[in-house]
Amino acid sequence: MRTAYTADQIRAAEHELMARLPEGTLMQRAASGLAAACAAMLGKVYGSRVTLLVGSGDNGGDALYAGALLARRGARVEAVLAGGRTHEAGLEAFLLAGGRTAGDGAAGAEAVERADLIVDGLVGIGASGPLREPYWGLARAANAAAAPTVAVDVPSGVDASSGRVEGAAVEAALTVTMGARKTGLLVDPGAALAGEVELVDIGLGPYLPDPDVVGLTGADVAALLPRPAAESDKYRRGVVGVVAGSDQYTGAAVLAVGGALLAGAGMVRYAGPGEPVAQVRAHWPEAVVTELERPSLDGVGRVQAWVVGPGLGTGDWAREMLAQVLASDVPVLVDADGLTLVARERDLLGREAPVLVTPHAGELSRLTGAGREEIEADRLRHARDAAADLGVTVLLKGSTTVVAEPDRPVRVNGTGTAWLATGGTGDVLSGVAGALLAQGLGCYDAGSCAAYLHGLAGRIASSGAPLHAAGVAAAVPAAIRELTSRSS
Ligand SMILES: NC(=O)C1=CN([C@@H]2O[C@H](COP(=O)(O)OP(=O)(O)OC[C@H]3O[C@@H](n4cnc5c(N)ncnc54)[C@H](OP(=O)(O)O)[C@@H]3O)[C@@H](O)[C@H]2O)[C@@H](O)CC1
Ligand SMILES: Nc1ncnc2c1ncn2[C@@H]1O[C@H](COP(=O)(O)OP(=O)(O)O)[C@@H](O)[C@H]1O
Ligand SMILES: [K+]
Repeated sequence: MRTAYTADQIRAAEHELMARLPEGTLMQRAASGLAAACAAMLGKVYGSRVTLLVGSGDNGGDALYAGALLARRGARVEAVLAGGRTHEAGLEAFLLAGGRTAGDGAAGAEAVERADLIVDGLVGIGASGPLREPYWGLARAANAAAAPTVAVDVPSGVDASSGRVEGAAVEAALTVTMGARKTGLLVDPGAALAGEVELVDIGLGPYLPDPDVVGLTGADVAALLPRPAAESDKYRRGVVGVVAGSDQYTGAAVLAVGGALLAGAGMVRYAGPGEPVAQVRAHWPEAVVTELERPSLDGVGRVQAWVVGPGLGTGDWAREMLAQVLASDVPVLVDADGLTLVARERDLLGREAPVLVTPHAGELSRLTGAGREEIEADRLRHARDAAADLGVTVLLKGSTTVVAEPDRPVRVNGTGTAWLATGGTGDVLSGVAGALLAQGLGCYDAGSCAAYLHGLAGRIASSGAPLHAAGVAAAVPAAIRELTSRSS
């Protein structure tokens, strides 16, 4: 399990640890980890040009001490002092080791341009608000330079506690983060700007509280995934019911059923009108299909979980099907058109059995009234608030998928690829998560494991080229195989 923390949590832990150690110990640990990471990235340290962007706080102090270590190994290190003040002891050590300073104007920009490696020590967990000048300009100069940037603790301009970016931010090839991962390194847009993340152990572990967010690893998902046992049969493995698709949108039904079948459901029951029924039968002979003359679940058979909503439409038929599904006593996943209906009629969610909703930012906006862009900029907060308000588990889709449930750390997933941003992949996700619910996982585990598997399947289906939604469903078994073979 990857854990991450807010700036306040880190600061509190640092205080406790610092009180037990001689002054400066933590920064020395941080700087030596940072210098080692820079050296590894440079390959040959001697004679290389390193430019430090140094802000007024301890983030700049880390950069200066690391710069001193690199200078002692023969690097030509220049520091652009961007703050109104500079970490005094760090600067002294840096100058003593042979480092030089460059002004923050044109000379600083030139130092950035000629560097082999740039170290971003402008701001870390002490930042507030958008970067101010001259930091803003230096961040942009670093992004325009040919050399890669190593960010100290977090890329400057990324909010350490949320991943939010207001204005300019450093685009790092590597972020060397001190003591523990910061939440903003796991959540987009921050995650996308952090590059690789390397954690330097400064001894903070025993002082850290429960994490703010967590990310499942492949081994975690492999351990959570249900597997058939010798005594299994199709009913005991879990039956998923899918209520999706309409005469107008038949593909959603095919994709959701496919996701459910290929994620290991014992059986999939599909119920819908004539057109999607014909399509589901043609694509998935293994599904048990009921053609409906009227919106009713009578005679469809028992299931252990329902998936409702993709391509369902928002008219009377759809509303009646949704109401009947939600009136059942098993877990229900509500997606797409189902969410539009719930946004109109919140009372539909009032039920005892668990509910997992899987909106993208636009659908969450309909549910909560918050703006779509505002949600995308701060997805953690909006997913958390929605989970608390609605009393359900919220899986918010997008470049980072986040799963929020009241009173638990948010789970974040970054296994996906931007190639997944194509029509129908969300329908596949709903089927995958439905299969995991039917196999007995709770909404929190089902949602986060489904997001992981779906992202990995997307990568397998894509391998750097366009994918289509049916290909993502087809790659789900390969994703499961990859996980389980890695962990056995
Ligand atoms: N403590 C320790 O032992 C350890 C600490 N560690 C390291 O310390 C880092 C935290 O250091 P920190 O607390 O000094 O804050 P930090 O992020 O450097 O800068 C804050 C200053 O920046 C400024 N500023 C703020 N916002 C701004 C903006 N938008 N645009 C422009 N300027 C802005 C503002 O200064 P002002 O402008 O008011 O002069 C503010 O005071 C942490 O991330 C880690 O790297 C590790 O080495 C582990 C051991
Ligand atoms: N930029 C991106 N990077 C990674 N995954 C993405 C990105 N954009 C979308 N996705 C994923 O693709 C899927 C899209 O789902 P959704 O928006 O419901 O599409 P549809 O309704 O067409 O099925 C989600 O799983 C989402 O997390
Ligand atoms: K930084």
